[in-house]
Amino acid sequence: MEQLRKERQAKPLPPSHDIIPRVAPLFQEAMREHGKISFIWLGPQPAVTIMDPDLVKEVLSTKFGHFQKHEPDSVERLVITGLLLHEGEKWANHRRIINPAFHLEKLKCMLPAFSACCDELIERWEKLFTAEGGDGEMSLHREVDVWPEFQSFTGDVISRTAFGSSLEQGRRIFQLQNEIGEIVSHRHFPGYRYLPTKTNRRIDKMLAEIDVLMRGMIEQREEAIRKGGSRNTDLLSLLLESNLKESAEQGGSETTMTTEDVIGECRLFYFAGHETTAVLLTWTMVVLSMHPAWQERAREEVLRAFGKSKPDYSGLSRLKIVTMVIYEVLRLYPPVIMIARETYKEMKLGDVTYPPGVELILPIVFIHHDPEFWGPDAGEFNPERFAEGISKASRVPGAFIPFSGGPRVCIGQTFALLEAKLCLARILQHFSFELSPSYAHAPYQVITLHPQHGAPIIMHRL
Ligand code: HEM
Repeated sequence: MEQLRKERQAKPLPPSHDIIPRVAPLFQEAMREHGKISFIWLGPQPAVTIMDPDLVKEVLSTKFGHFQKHEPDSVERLVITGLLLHEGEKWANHRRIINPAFHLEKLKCMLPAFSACCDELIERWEKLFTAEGGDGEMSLHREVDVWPEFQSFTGDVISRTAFGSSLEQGRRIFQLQNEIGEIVSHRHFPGYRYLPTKTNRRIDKMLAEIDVLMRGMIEQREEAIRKGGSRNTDLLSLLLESNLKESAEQGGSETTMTTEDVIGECRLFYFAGHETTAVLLTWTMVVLSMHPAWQERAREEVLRAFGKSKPDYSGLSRLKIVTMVIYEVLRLYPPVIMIARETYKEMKLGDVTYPPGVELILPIVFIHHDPEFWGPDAGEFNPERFAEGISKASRVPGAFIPFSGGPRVCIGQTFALLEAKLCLARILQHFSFELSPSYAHAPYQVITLHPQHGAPIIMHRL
C-alpha cells in the first residue's frame, strides 16, 4: 500500500479534479472493500473512516467530552496549540472568550487590513510588468508562482489582523512560526522532540523569541485597555478585552485565559488561518485557469459590482458567482482533507458500538467527491450546483464540510471567506490568467492540500 501511495504521488495528474487516487489511495482501497464505514489500522491504533454525512454530523455535533480529538504528539504540539488542543471546560471557556473577536461586526473593521495586504499583492504583480523582460521589451504577460505569493499574502493578513499596530513584531512571529511549521511537516519518530539535536535547540530558541515578542505586545495592550485608551480592532486586542471582561464578570476566576493561553491562541491563528486560506486561493486560481468561462463570469460580476474601485463589505457579500466558485473549489480541493476524533470510552455510533481508543476519521475529501451525495458530475467543476446556496447543493444535507461542523466548527470561516473573496475580486479586476505550460497538477497533502510543484500561472494585465 505504501508503495502504491509513493508511485501515485510521484507523478502529476492530468488536469482533472479527481484527486482522490493521488491524495488518499490507501483510504480509497479500504472503502472500495468495505463501503461507507471502513475499518483500517493506522499503526497500533484501530481507525474507522466514516463517510455517511448523518454519522459525521453525529460525531461532530456531540458535545465536547463525548468524542475526544486525536492526542497530538510532542512535535505536533509545536503547531497544534490553543483551541485545537483543548478539550472540555478549557476548550469551552476559550471558545467563549475568543468567539466575539470573530463576529462579523468585528471582521468588517478588519477589511482595511485585508485591503492593505491586497494592495501590496497587486502592486507586486503589477511591478512585474513594468520591469523589462530579458529581450528588452515591456512584457504583456508574466509568469507567477501564486502558491508562495498567497502564502506570504495570508501570513501578512494574519500579522495585520492579529497584531495591527505591532505589524513588524507580527511579521517576525509569522517568519518564526513558518520555520517551525516547516520542521513539523517532516516525519518524526515518537519522542524526537526530547532529543538534544541541533533542530530541537533551534526550535527552542524560536519559541523563546515568539514568547518574548508576544509577552511585550500583550503587556502593552493590556495596559492600554486598562487605561481605556485602546481603539485597536486587531484580534489580539479583541481577545484581551474579552478576557478582561470575563475576568470582571466572573470575579477573576479560573475561566479566564493566562498569558500562556493567549500566546497559544495567537500562534494557532497563524497555523490554522494562514496556510488553509493560501491553499484555497491557490486552487481557485488553478481551477479558474482551467475553466476560463467561469473566470470570465466571475470577472464580469466583480466589474459590474465595483468597476475598478476597491470592494466594500456590502458589495462583497452580494457577489454570487464568486461565492459559488469559492464553494466549488472548497468542495473539490478542501484545504483540510480529513479530520479525526477518538472514542475515550465505549460509544455507540449508528448501529455500531466502539471500544475506547478508536480513531474516527472523517474524510472530508471523500465526502466532497462522492457521486451519491453530489450526483454523477461529482468529479467535475460545476459551481452552478451552489446557485441556490449550500443546503441545496448536495443530494443529502451535511455533505459540504470544508470548515468541519458542530460546536468545534472553524472559528475563522467567515474571516477566511471574506479574505478570499476580497483577494480574488481584486485579482479579477486587474488580471486575466491561464496555467503556465510548466504547471503540473499534483495535489499533495502536507497537513493541508498543497500543490506539490507550485502553481505557476501566466498573468495578463487588463
Ligand atoms: C479556507 C480556510 C480555512 C479552512 C478550510 C479551515 C478549516 C478548518 C477545519 C476543518 C477545522 C476543524 C479542525 C478539527 O476539528 O480537527 C478548523 C478549526 C479551526 N480553525 Fe479553521 N480553516 C480555515 C481558516 C481559518 C482561519 C482564517 C482561522 C483564524 C484566523 C482559523 C482558525 C481555526 C481555529 C482556531 C480552529 C479550532 C476551532 C475549535 O477547535 O474550536 N481557520 N478550521
